[in-house]
Amino acid sequence: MSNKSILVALDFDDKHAALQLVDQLDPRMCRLKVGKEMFTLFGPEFIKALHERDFDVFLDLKFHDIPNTVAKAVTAAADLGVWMTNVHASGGLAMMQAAKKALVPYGDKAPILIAVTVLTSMSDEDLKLIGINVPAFEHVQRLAELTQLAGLDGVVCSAHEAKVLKSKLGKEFKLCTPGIRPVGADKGDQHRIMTPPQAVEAGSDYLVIGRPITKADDPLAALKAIHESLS
Ligand SMILES: O=C(O)c1cc(=O)[nH]c(=O)n1[C@@H]1O[C@H](COP(=O)(O)O)[C@@H](O)[C@H]1O
Repeated sequence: MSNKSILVALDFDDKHAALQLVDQLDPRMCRLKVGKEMFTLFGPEFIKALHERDFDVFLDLKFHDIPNTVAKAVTAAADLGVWMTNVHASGGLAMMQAAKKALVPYGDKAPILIAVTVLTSMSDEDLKLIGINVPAFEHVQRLAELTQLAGLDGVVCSAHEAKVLKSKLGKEFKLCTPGIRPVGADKGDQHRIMTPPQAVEAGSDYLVIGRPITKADDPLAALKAIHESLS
């Protein structure tokens, strides 16, 4: 696993607090994930501020719309020069294919494109309420297979699903896993967690880690400790 496989989730409502944290981190030791809250508040300018500091950015906006709209949104993300972006696999095969096709003109400058399967906050009961009568684990596999069929680079899933997905879909298909907690870290609202070494052992390619780093007294030390646990 490369040094930059840890994706630090920036979930802040204050740009200055976020940049203060970012300035304590090292772009050779992690990448940054910007989601809906920060992008809605601070927009492309915030992404530029992170790029100016040499960080690769995962723009986590989880697009889910008609194929034409998602293709245009993904094009806009590519124009921002982000390293990775994502869509919801539930948007369907045609939507994912349109998103992938939109990135063809960018060649090797295109962002990595992955799809969210089932959010780690969704239970089997929640799925039933939206008409999905199979266990979450089965639905994740179905959506991951569809994502691969559409030609995307990988999926967001729980580390608990990584082992099966890796063996079914191959080592080139990237698995990006939130819900990661170093030993002793506060679980917060995450339920199904794994430690960084467990997640890597299960087959995760990218570990999304937020509060255990962003809320640490010394964020760089927390990041380094995670790297050490993986070496
Ligand atoms: O897409 C995500 O990043 C995501 C998907 C998911 O199923 N579960 C999940 O927790 N996340 C995100 O992963 C990050 C986890 O942050 P911490 O719980 O603070 O480590 C947050 O930014 C979540 O929004």
